[in-house]
Formats: sequence, structure tokens, C-alpha cells
Amino acid sequence: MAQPLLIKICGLRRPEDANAAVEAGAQLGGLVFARQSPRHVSLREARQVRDVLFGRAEVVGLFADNAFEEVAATHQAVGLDRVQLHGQEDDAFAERVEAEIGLPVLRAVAVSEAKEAEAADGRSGSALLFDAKPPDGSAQQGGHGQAFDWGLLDGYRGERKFLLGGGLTPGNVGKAVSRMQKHPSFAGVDVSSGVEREKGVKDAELIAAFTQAARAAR
Ligand SMILES: O=C(O)c1ccccc1N[C@@H]1O[C@H](COP(=O)(O)O)[C@@H](O)[C@H]1O
Repeated sequence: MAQPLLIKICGLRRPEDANAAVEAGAQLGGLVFARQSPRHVSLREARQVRDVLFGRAEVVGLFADNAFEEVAATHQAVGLDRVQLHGQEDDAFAERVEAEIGLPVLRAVAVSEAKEAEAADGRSGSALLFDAKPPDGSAQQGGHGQAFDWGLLDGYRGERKFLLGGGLTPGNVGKAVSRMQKHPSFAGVDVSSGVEREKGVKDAELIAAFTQAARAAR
């Protein structure tokens, strides 16, 4: 029997958005500490969202080329369950987060060619997130609401669990989940832009529509 589909709602900045995510059945909520993002949260905002998620959903801290010391200090201040690395961090950085901070790493892999997905299993981290490549010249490493060609994952044979992200919406997530079912290591989906009313402000109805459509396709 298939495992329950994991759903991560990323870029939560307001307690009410975190509550909407949990009420809709998301098991992971993302806090963005990547500096260039319009969804960046202060430590104070992060703690408020964490308080809503605590014990109901995993708290995932998203970093993109932040210093190791900042990742560690953020965990100290907020209390994270998982670290998402979404920048150019190397294997050693991910291994250090797991060994010294003691949190599992979700490793983002930007995919624009099949070989990038095929090579991903060799990278360190507990799980992978396949996402679209950021547009040329963008300083922001993700969260652009852009999908990539899911066929590029056809050659991925890794056993490590992976999430699919990049441009998912209530309208296309069912198709994405159906398409990913053939991968034994497909674990779930991750969304930010597709459930927003405006950048950094989630919409409870879109979140509910997203989780329903995703689950219906499992
Ligand atoms: O959400 C952001 O602002 C962000 C900033 C920097 C790196 C990653 C970011 N988000 C991640 O990107 C994927 C895809 O986002 P979208 O759904 O296409 O908007 C998202 O799942 C987040 O994990």
C-alpha cells in the first residue's frame, strides 16, 4: 500500500496561514530564512508560526547560502525539525548540519536536465526536493512559481525519498502526483506560490484545494 502523501506548505509568515496548512492536513510547514526571499521571516515571526505548527506538523527551516552559524543559531532560537538547503551548499555543508546541529536535511536540487536528477542520489542529505531552476539572473534560488518538465525525473532511480516542487498549484498537483506514482521513492509535494493570494500571504481556500487535489490523486 502506498505511504500517505506528504504535503509541505512553504513560506509561512503568518500564524493564520500555518493554521490553515495544518487544518488542511499538511504534515510539513516551511519557514524561509533565505535572505533574498519576499517570504523571509524574522525570528519573532518564525517563533509565532512554529508555535502554531508545534506538535501538529514538522517545522522546516529553509536556507539558501546562509552561513552555517546562522543555521545553527536559527535552530537554537526557533526550534526546527528539519533544515531545507536550497542554495549552492555542498555535501560537506549538508553533512555538517546533520552531524553538528542534529537535524535531517532536505536537499533541493534544481532540475533543467535529466542528468541533474540522475546524479542527485549521490548527494548528501536525508531526502531530496526536485525543483525548477531559478530564472536567469535571479538572486532568489526558488519560490518563483515555475514548473519544470517532470519527464526529466524519469531516469531517477534513487532510493532516497523525494518531494516534488516548483510551480505546483491546486490545478496541476493532481496530475503531478499521478505522474510521480511510478517512482517508488516519491514521497510528496511542496508548494509556495501556488497557494498564495500575494507574495508571502497564503490563501486558506487555495491551501485546502491543493491538499484535496493532491490526496485525491494518490
Ligand atoms: O519560497 C521561497 O521564497 C524560496 C526562496 C528561496 C529558495 C526557495 C524558496 N522556496 C522553495 O521553492 C519551492 C518552489 O516554490 P514555488 O511553489 O514554485 O513557488 C517551494 O516548494 C519552496 O520549498
